[in-house]
Amino acid sequence: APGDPGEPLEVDVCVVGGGLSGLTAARDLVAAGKSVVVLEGRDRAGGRVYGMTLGDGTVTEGGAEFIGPTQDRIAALAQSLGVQTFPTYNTGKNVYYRSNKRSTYATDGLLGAVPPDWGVVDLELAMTTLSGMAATITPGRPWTAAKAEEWDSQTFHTWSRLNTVSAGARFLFDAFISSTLSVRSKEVSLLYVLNYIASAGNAANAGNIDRLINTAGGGQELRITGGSQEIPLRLAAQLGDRVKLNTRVRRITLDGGPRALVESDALQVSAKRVIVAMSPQQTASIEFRPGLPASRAQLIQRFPMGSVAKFVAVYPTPFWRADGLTGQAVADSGAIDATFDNSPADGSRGLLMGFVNQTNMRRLHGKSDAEIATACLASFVKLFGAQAAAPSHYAYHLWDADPFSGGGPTGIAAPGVLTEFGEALRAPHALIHWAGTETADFWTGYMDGAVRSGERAASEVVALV
Ligand SMILES: Cc1cc2nc3c(=O)[nH]c(=O)nc-3n(C[C@H](O)[C@H](O)[C@H](O)COP(=O)(O)OP(=O)(O)OC[C@H]3O[C@@H](n4cnc5c(N)ncnc54)[C@H](O)[C@@H]3O)c2cc1C
Repeated sequence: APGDPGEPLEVDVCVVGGGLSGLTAARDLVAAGKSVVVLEGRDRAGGRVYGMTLGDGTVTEGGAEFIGPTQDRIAALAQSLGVQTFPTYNTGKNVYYRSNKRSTYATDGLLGAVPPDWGVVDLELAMTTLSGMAATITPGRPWTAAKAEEWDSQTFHTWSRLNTVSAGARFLFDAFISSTLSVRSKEVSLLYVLNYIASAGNAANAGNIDRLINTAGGGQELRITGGSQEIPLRLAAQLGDRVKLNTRVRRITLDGGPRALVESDALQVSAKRVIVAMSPQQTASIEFRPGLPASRAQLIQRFPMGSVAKFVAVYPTPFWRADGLTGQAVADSGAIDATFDNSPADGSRGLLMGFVNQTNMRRLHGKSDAEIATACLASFVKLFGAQAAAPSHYAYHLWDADPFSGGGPTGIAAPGVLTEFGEALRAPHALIHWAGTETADFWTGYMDGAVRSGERAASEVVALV
């Protein structure tokens, strides 16, 4: 039968990866009348968009969660699927924990979401410089900037130390990188960060730092009713049996003829074009025959994922709200680096979410469930008080340990990578095209970027098949 070993399933386009980018590409191609199959290695669609189930049956985001202004493509997709949004809980003060001192601050002042640490003037001046540099970047093509070589020859850490003097500003710059990319600032190229800032917008609105980091007016402004996983799950349901789960792709063979052969654990597909829709790093899990062009083969050795986990605890009520707190915090110590209020829209239960970033994620890996819970709840207690000690349930997801993601939230580039290998991010290779949020022009690293990349990849192949 078609699909059996020896007799491949024949389609116009084979999409590899059933995350938002792959599902979006498939939707557009089906709409254009093409025959499509989506091969997904996991037992669920959605990839880095994942609904974790807590012990009481509550489903909450274990991966991507927030959307915000200028993220028009994810917003349009959500709307087309009948998925609603609601504002992230943002009433009251944020908690700031640094050098063993806990303080709270309002986010509606001049500094917005930036904590009023010593050194904020220093920070604001450097941020202005940074914004000016980011304004010279073409989103998604940072290697074309006039100063690309200079900026891609240093880490963000190097630049931030040269352009600030205070410990407070330096900590806040590191917290900016930690909370957006989940890496240390010494791991990432300045040029990469400038592109990330430039990409936090759309064709009509240039990207900026505030939109990246803010809750009100920024990328964390809205949540998805019922959880973000509703978007990929509904999209996959619309695509029906075109989406094959538990179908990890092992090899893609090009023989110089008009079709590619895609071999997976479950079936083989013969397609006129293939869209590989995942992070560059994840594409290295596939064998390409013959081998990829040198620049692409090198790129995928040089585009690692950040390290990240999310820990969520559930309480009878969102008790921090009664204390006048938003549930948002930034900390310089403890297992959890930052927090958000993850309660459902009606506030019927209190869910507190903690980001376990980079170094902390790696420290937790290999620990027992009890050790992980103890470490994360100790952070919650430090930030929000004793009531946080005894949730009725908790859940977490260690993305680094997830073989289909290898970390998160996105792929990053150290110095030298974007200027030497950046062109290979999107350049099609024979019958193979690349999607995934890392290839997006706007909102790279985000769900919106994933959708944009799927739309772009579909538009590349639609005329060719
Ligand atoms: C903890 C965390 C928090 C985040 N928070 C936010 C947020 O608040 N807002 C936001 O917009 N974004 C957020 N993101 C980022 C967002 O999740 C991603 O940008 C987006 O989901 C990426 O979609 P994608 O399709 O590009 O890749 P993925 O979702 O990674 O999809 C790739 C798919 O390919 C599959 N796959 C991999 N290898 C194979 C193989 N060999 N064969 C077959 N299938 C394979 C994977 O299982 C996966 O389903 C977060 C991510 C994480 C991890």
